[in-house]
Amino acid sequence: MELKYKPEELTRLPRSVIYESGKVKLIDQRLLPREFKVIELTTVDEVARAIVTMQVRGAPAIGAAAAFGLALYAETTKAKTKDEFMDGFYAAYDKLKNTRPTAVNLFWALNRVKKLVEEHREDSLDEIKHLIVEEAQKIADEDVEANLRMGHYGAEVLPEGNVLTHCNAGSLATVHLGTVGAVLRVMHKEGTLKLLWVDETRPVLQGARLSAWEYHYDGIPLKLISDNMAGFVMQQGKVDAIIVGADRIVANGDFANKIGTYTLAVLAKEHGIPFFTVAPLSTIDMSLKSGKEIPIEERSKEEVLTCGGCRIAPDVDVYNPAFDVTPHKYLTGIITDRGVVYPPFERNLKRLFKRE
Ligand SMILES: CSC[C@@H](O)[C@@H](O)C(=O)COP(=O)(O)O
Repeated sequence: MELKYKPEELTRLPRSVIYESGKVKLIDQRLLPREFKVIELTTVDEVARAIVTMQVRGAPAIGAAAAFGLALYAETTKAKTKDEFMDGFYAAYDKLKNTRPTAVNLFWALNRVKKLVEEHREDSLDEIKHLIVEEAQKIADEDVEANLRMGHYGAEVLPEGNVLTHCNAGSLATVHLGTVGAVLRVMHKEGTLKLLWVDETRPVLQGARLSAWEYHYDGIPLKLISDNMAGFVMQQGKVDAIIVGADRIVANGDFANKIGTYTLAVLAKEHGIPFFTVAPLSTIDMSLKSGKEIPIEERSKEEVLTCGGCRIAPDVDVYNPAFDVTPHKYLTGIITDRGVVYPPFERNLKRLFKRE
């Protein structure tokens, strides 16, 4: 695949998560669109809290932030012996792992660093620390490369016209560019994206607050709609394709993504609209057979009882699943950094992982 564009030709945004000499720096996604602020985290606790409170969110961004959390531990720990260091390392690993359960990139990134550390147990403490920082940086850099590839693959298969997206799988949700964000940006560059429909994505409004902000910032023509308008817009023939991100894709192609994705997928089928998910291999969990096995995070009732900081409902009971699972039968294809996977997903995903 020829990569026509470089990241800096596709977005004006900086990286969302970076690591610099003992500090994890990230764009605080809770403040957008009111304020663009880069915060600096200096402890593992702060990184874990930032993931839980969604100052950093989006599957690949969470993975990179967690890996950088381990780098932060490695560079700031006062442990003198290797045993002490390893105890602290496992404590940091556990703390970061117990933040959010659904996006598999978190576990993928943490386990990648942990495996490397365990393979190098006999090395000197300084060497192990260096390896951790280097690996975390590699995870972040590879995410940007994967997004760039997905952007080019996706733009080749999406029809020209109007595209609808849900939640934020843009640059903010990754290290840079986005998964869906990269596809949209390449399409925009090529002139094949006429209009982007952005679902506001209640309850946390990642569509309204983050997608609308970042795509508008990059000059992509868009219209914001509330979630309950999507079906009508499809019925009116104003949507040519739907692309969403993923938090975990399993072996049969079922996938978890932001709550509301399943509704869109069913509506897309009814209206004959192609429906794609876009995700790097780090989002694919081949250890789970079907979507029924994906742990779904439930978040606080406050997210539903309030909107933009204002209370909008009486203090009643609430059910707040942060994600839903879309069965693979609704998917047209999965755009990955190794190419586009079509049905039968079970066979073709297996083949994707066998390919070197
Ligand atoms: C490239 S991000 C893909 C997904 O992580 C995204 O669509 C999503 O569901 C994010 O959920 P969030 O709860 O905002 O972390």
